[in-house]
Amino acid sequence: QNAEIKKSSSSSKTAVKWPYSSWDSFPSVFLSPLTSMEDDDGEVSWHSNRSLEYDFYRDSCPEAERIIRRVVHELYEVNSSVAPALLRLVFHDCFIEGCDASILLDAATGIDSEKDSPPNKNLKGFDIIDKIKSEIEMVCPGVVSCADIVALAGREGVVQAGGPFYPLYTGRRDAMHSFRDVATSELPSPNADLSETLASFASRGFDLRETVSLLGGHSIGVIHCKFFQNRLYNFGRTNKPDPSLDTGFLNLLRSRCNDRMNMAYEGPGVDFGTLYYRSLLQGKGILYSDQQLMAGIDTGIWVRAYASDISLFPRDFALAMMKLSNLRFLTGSKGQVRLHCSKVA
Ligand code: HEM
Ligand SMILES: [Ca+2]
Repeated sequence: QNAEIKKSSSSSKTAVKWPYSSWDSFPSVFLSPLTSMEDDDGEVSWHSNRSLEYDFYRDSCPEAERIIRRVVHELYEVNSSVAPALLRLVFHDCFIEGCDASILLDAATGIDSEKDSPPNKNLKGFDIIDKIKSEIEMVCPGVVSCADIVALAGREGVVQAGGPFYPLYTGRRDAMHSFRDVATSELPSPNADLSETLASFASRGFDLRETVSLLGGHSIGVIHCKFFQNRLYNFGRTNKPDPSLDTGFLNLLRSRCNDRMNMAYEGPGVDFGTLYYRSLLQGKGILYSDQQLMAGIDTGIWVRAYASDISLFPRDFALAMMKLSNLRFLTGSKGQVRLHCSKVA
């Protein structure tokens, strides 16, 4: 049994409203104990069979979660781009060998850094994690893992940007390795078609609905032109633009990119999510892989649902983010707690 949240069973029985603003208001129905994966081969057991806990640092570092919330809040007030940066970090960490801060390690002897993998080239937010870590180290040295900081800071970023709060257990430990080649081959591509994207998420245990909701992460942040340049003039060697692009939007993207400006997603706000799905309905998805959600009947149904029902997306997104943040993790005596997030201790 993987560490996942039973979504359909719990959500159908309770009429819940989202967003919750904190742990206190979160219904206990979602807090069934997490059971982490058993070692099935008894060999490469980088995950342990111990699970995460509610408020793991309650005795060892009771200030930890408050510090994370404060730092993210303070930085967000100065520059709202911290929110998308932190959210994307969670995705890129947890998707590759679990939520183990493998994404944070710098290249070193014996470390093939994931930062050097092409899909991670534009990743941001490492400085934010370092800042949080150093503030926490001043209060309780050597206690709080970088993996927990990534997951919790990502959550705070979502909340700051107007997205839903979701509760997270803690106690993840940090990997001693980084997985550059795995990241290169297994992070999804912006040029992937729908079946490839669905297969990629299915390989991590996400069903179609969860995949559509996770892509709502693209409600915030910036996207560089190079990731959709091929859609503008010569799509699939046709010498024509991507036919799934709305014409007016195509012209907008062309002019922005000619002026060497990048495309911003909708930006933060009360409508976290809704506008992203509405733009897909209008053929205004920026990435090919985003727009592909409209290429399937089933995925299109969820896009429509999220575009029209403003309370459905926050709920589904919160549950999918909980699942992403618990995808796999190291606990117990596996891994370590790093002193600096970019180096093995
Ligand atoms: C098919 C899956 C996905 C693909 C192909 C993909 C690809 C990309 C690409 C190419 C960018 C632009 C990076 C840049 O220009 O610097 C981006 C940005 C971003 N992605 Fe994704 N992504 C995927 C799924 C997700 C998921 C599941 C999340 C989170 C739940 C996410 C969160 C973000 C965020 C927040 C940004 C903006 C980052 C920033 O502005 O700092 N992405 N993604
Ligand atoms: Ca990882």
